[in-house]
Formats: sequence, C-alpha cells, structure tokens
Amino acid sequence: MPVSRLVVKIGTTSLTTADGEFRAGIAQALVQGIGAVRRIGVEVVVVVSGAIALGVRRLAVARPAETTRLQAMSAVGQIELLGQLALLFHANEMEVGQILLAPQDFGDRRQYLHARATLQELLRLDVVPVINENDAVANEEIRFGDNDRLAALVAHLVHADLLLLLTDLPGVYDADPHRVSGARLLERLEVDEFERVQALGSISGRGSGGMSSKLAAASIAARSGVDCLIASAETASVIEHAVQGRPHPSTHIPALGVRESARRLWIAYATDPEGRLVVDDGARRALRSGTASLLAVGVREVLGRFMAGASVEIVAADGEILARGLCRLDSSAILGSRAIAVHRDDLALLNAAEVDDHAEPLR
Ligand SMILES: Nc1ncnc2c1ncn2[C@@H]1O[C@H](COP(=O)(O)OP(=O)(O)O)[C@@H](O)[C@H]1O
Ligand SMILES: N[C@@H](CCC(=O)OP(=O)(O)O)C(=O)O
Repeated sequence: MPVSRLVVKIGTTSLTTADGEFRAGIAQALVQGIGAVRRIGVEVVVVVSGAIALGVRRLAVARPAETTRLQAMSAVGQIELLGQLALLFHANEMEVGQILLAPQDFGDRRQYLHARATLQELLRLDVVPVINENDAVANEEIRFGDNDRLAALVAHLVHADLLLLLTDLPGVYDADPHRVSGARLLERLEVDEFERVQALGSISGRGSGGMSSKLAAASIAARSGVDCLIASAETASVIEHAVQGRPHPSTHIPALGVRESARRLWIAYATDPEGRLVVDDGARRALRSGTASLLAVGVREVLGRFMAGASVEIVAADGEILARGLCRLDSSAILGSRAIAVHRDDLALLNAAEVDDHAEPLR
C-alpha cells in the first residue's frame, strides 16, 4: 500500500552521542530524507527523543536516577533538541511546530481530540509536527517511560499508514546483539510471534525503551491498523526507502486488520499496572467474550494496594494474563462488593488476536 502519512520516531541513541552531544550529521541526513518524501506528497509527523541526554550534558551532571531531576534535565535539553532540529528543518525549507504530549492525553477523550485537531491543523499548514513526551509534567506513575509507545499512539491519532522506528540497530533480533553474539535479525515478525524474541531494555544508558518498548509500540501500531518498520537511523536513505517499500535491513511488523480505540491501546500498553485482580473461570469466559465488564464478584484475589482509577492487570487463577483495565474501586473495596470492578469501556484484552467489539473499521 502506498504511504501517504508517515510517523517517524528517532531515538536518543540516534540523535545523541554517548557523551550526550547532538549528532548533527545523522539529524541532517534524516531531515533531508523527510524533505525528500514530503516532495513526493507524503505527510510526515516526527517523534524525537534525546532531551534528557542533551540536558544532562548541558548541565554537566551525571545522569540522575530520580524522576524529578530527570524531568528537569528534559526541560533543559528539550530546548537544545528542538533548537538544533529547527535549524536543520529551516535550512531544508521546512517549518516545524513542537507538540509535547503526556500519556494521559490518550486516555482523556477531550485532550485526545484537542491534540488531534492541532496536529491536523499543522499538517494542513504544511508544517512538520515534532513531538516529544511532555516529560516535565508527566505523572510519575503513568509515564510512558519511552517515546516508542508515544509514537505508536500518535500514528493512531493521525491515521498514519506507516510507523517507522529508527534506532541504533538495523531491526529486531532474536536476542539483543549487544549482549548475545550470533543474534539473528528478523526481517518480518507478526505480533503473535513476539515470544520468539528475547527483547530487553536498553543498556546504552541513554535511550530508555530498548527493544521491548519497540515491540509494545509495534503492537499498538498493528492494533491501530498501521504497519511498523524498525530500522537503523544510519541506513542510507532510510526514510525514502521506508515509504517506497522497505529499507534493507529492517524488521517489518505488519498491521492487523483492525483499528482499536486509542484509549484501549493506551490502557493495554502505556499504563503501569499498580495491582492484579485474580479472577474466576466465569469471569475469564465473560472477559474473553469481549463484551462484558468485570464484576467484583468474579474477583477471587486482589494483589497490591491501589486507589480507584488505577491500572490493574487481570489474570486467571492459572496465571494467564487476560487483560488490563482501570479499576473503579479501591483495592480494599473489591472483595465482597457486587459493583463493577472494571467497566468494559476501561478494559483492554491483551491477546492481539482478540475480537474487539469496539474496533472501528479501517478508513
Ligand atoms: N531483541 C533485540 N533486538 C535488537 N535490539 C535489542 C533487542 N533487545 C534489546 N535490544 C536493545 O535495544 C536497544 C535500542 O533501544 P534504545 O537504546 O532504547 O534505543 P532508542 O534510543 O533508539 O529508542 C539496542 O541498542 C539493543 O541493545
Ligand atoms: N522524552 C525523553 C524520551 C526518552 C526516551 O524514550 O528515549 P528513547 O528510548 O530513546 O526513545 C527524552 O526526550 O529524553
């Protein structure tokens, strides 16, 4: 299928050196690639990472572990990141507009519609939207923690045809090549084959997601009806090749023929569960039907302490993970209650092959 709208995500490891310097050469090549595909009519939305790494370098401190300090680093580095990128875009005769999104924006319908309207307006004005996570104000508990998922949710938001995740390796391997010698690149991977991959977090100390967050992003994309390619930012003409077919080497994760709601994908892949509900067989069957809410009477055990509104994992007694959802009750109020624990609107089944009655048809 020809690509008319592309979301390209460029990771920290591509845009910064190990010392936290901005990699102007790579950035310049990618901006030129974006210019080239725009000239053949492809609309492009860019998601970038690297604010924290640049901020750490600017303030000449060690990379902090503490969230508030990381957020402060991001506030400093974001200015440099967008400043450097804006210079490159302007030099290549493109206008850019910055959007900082928080994860909650995908859980709140009004915020979601606001973000979508602004993005659409930027595209109408022929401006390239450049997005990063709004680290400085993101809620610690439910941060994305990485921009891969953010990019995938943005791909859903703008009805992209393709999500291109650019990183430091040519794609997904069966194991992390930085840790396992002889790891093999997987050229094509279906969402239900992810167990073939030993995907681990980043060890670069700069990027935060690693390959596991890229696979989560690919799942979101697939369930949004969007194809996903994972490739190296250093592959020559990678953006041009991605819209014309595919770059070699790369990993292609094909779209599923559904478009689930963004809110559901946010619940499934971008919230951090604060507890677990172990449910009985009747509740498991009801959940599997895809149309039922989880009633508190079907919950056998509650693990963890959380307040109403928290994200929870829903598991069967044999340990099978069934779903994620936002629980309407405090953890202490579930057992013995006859109320709805997780409403079907706040529930996301975790099996990609599920039938989703809320799925919107593809456009
Ligand atoms: N199965 C895998 N295949 C490829 N890379 C993997 C795998 N598992 C873990 N990784 C790690 O993911 C890293 C890329 O993620 P990350 O450092 O977060 O980059 P980015 O900044 O581009 O998001 C790779 O450098 C690699 O060490
Ligand atoms: N918002 C953060 C993103 C960190 C992050 O997700 O990094 P990466 O794994 O490289 O996409 C930043 O700009 O530093």
